[in-house]
Amino acid sequence: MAKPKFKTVQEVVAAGERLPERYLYTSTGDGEGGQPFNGSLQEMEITSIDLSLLFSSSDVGREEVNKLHSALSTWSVVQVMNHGITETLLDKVYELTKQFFALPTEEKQKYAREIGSSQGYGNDMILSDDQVLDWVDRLYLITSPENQRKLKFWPNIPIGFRETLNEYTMKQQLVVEQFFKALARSLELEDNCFLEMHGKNATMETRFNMYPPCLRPDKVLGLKPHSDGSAFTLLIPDKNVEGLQFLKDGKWYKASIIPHNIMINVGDTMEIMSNGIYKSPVHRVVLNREKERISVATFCNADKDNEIQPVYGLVSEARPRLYKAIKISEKTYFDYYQQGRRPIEAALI
Ligand SMILES: O=C(O)CCC(=O)C(=O)O
Ligand SMILES: [Fe+2]
Repeated sequence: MAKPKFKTVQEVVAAGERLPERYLYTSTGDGEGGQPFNGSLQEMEITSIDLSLLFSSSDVGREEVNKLHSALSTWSVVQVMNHGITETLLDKVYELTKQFFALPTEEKQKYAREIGSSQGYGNDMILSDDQVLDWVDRLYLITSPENQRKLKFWPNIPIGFRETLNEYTMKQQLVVEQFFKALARSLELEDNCFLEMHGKNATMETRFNMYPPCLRPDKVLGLKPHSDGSAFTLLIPDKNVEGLQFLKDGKWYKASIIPHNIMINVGDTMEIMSNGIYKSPVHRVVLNREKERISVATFCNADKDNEIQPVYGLVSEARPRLYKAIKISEKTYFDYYQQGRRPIEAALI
């Protein structure tokens, strides 16, 4: 299989060349609120949810479910604690990611993605000549179900990467199942209703992001504004370097980080299934002049053969159906993404 010819951002930096035009936005800010990418922003308080309380039938449990509902209907993102994944494991995933990206180029290129496939190591996918490129290198792997893993893209070095990713995936699966059920509860639906539509062959896809330092954080973005195509996304953000921002009512806010909580944001699939009650937030990543930033995002993506639509219990005369039934394909997602558009537009009635 042919590998795409590309220079990763790390290679651009190592070559010490002038910042290539292809990464530059020509106007500062992006029209949305007219705020420069790296200006000082108000911090959004992301509500912390105790996962271990969500299934308790006590008053405390019901309160936690209400808290989840209110946080997701306003900000579309929460930080989850008591999720059953140890701090040691989370730190290990982060450290191994850092170590992978610190390897020599030749070593990382062994896992380079092939043309037409998103799995593997590489830079931003280039779909058109006028696309402004994201300042991020990434390793993208399908981690679940096991029979969809492509192990040739799973790094052998740093030692322990594969085992740790496997362990992290197993632990995340438990969180994902509970979170789907909690979302259903928060909307007074039967526990399995989202899980069933999401499907038995739903995937978990983990993206390891590395944003190298950038001399023009005012003109270059780590990730352009986008919403995730997933039902929801589990994120380990960098504990030390900020960069993630969310758009709300035309204004950008920087995300507050609580170390060792897992951040979970709603994705397009859940926006459709919940008939627009839980919105998929637009977010972006800005850069730092001196420091690199690492993050690990796991997308919970629906079975590609399943039609996604608003679940029965959330459509009524008072709340008419907002979205058609659609299949969410990777190709449509990236086409829209690179044009700075949201694939969910295609589902609107
Ligand atoms: O790096 C981050 O904090 C966010 C990553 C993200 O939004 C993504 O990978 O879709
Ligand atoms: Fe994202």
